Amino acid sequence: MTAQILDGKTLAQRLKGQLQTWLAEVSPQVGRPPGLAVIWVGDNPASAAYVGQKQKSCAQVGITSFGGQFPAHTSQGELAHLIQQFNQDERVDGILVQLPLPADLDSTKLLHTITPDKDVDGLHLVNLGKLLRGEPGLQSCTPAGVMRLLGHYQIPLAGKQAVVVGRSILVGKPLGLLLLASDATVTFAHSRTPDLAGLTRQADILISAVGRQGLITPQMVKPGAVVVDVGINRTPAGLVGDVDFVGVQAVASYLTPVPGGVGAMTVAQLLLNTVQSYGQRHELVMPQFSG
Ligand SMILES: NC(=O)C1=CN([C@@H]2O[C@H](COP(=O)(O)OP(=O)(O)OC[C@H]3O[C@@H](n4cnc5c(N)ncnc54)[C@H](OP(=O)(O)O)[C@@H]3O)[C@@H](O)[C@H]2O)C=CC1
Ligand SMILES: Nc1nc(=O)c2c([nH]1)NC[C@@H]1CN(c3ccc(C(=O)N[C@@H](CCC(=O)O)C(=O)O)cc3)C=[N+]21
Repeated sequence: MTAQILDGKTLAQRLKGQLQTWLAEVSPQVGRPPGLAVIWVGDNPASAAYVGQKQKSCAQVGITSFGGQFPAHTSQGELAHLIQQFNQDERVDGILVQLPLPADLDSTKLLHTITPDKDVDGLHLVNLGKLLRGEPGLQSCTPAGVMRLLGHYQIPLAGKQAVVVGRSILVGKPLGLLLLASDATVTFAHSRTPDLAGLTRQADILISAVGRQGLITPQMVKPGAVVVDVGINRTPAGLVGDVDFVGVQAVASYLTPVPGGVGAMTVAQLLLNTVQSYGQRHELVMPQFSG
């Protein structure tokens, strides 16, 4: 068996095309384009690729970028003040704080300074609570992007065994909740899980969101499973995921590549979340952006 590639790059490009077309029509009527503020503190390399992709994509679809890079020594108070300014700024529909922040900053406290209706990363308690309840709200871009990709390929989830490796508040936990909401039976695995391979071999849907190259080997994958690689690892040869791509491709039924899989969907979902927030602010009737 050779797994079919879940092509996040193409789907993301199509979504962006739909956003661009819609915004070209709507922005002149509203009198302004949507705005997205990204706050990047320090120079964490994990953030560099994302910030670059995001700015390029915003320009492409007609979303104005705000914010920028701030020195690592920026204080908690200065950042809170900046967020409050963006909260009040009529031109800004989305605010994203790049994680991780330098260790001396309290990231949870800062995230809660963002007004929930501009929280396009879905990390404010209000949006996390809505996710837990199954109510509509802004959802974390990577988990929402993964669900959109699986939905596009009509991958059945109800009644399936899903194993999510990784339990971060940004990716693993919300993705597990979304899979659960789609009626999968969800197990979370993490650094303290004994016999990871024994667990992952039971998964019909296997998600790896860890950040460790080569973590998921072919022996850990059930034949015919759907494998989603969220990991981003920088190597001399370029970006790679957590999954042994070539090996697992011979075992799985569907597989996401890195790059060109989940990362591309994350960026597209961020733009969608920003446009959703813009649409709600102006009470616009939103089309279904299906890609
Ligand atoms: N493609 C995309 O769009 C995105 C990609 N990423 C990438 O995804 C990866 C995960 O990101 P994020 O969730 O923020 O990372 P975190 O570092 O916050 O979380 C990593 C998780 O992996 C678990 N873990 C670590 N080592 C092992 C192991 N040996 N076996 C099983 N579980 C393990 C940790 O367990 P424990 O909780 O016990 O410590 C933790 O839950 C990173 O590579 C990141 O760069 C992130 C966001 C978006
Ligand atoms: N508050 C916050 N929210 C995040 O969602 C967040 C974050 N902080 N911190 C860093 C991680 C990492 N992340 C990526 C998203 C897209 C790509 C991406 O576009 N990847 C492309 C390739 C990029 C390239 O080639 O350089 C791809 O996989 O195809 C990468 C990484 C979001 N993160």
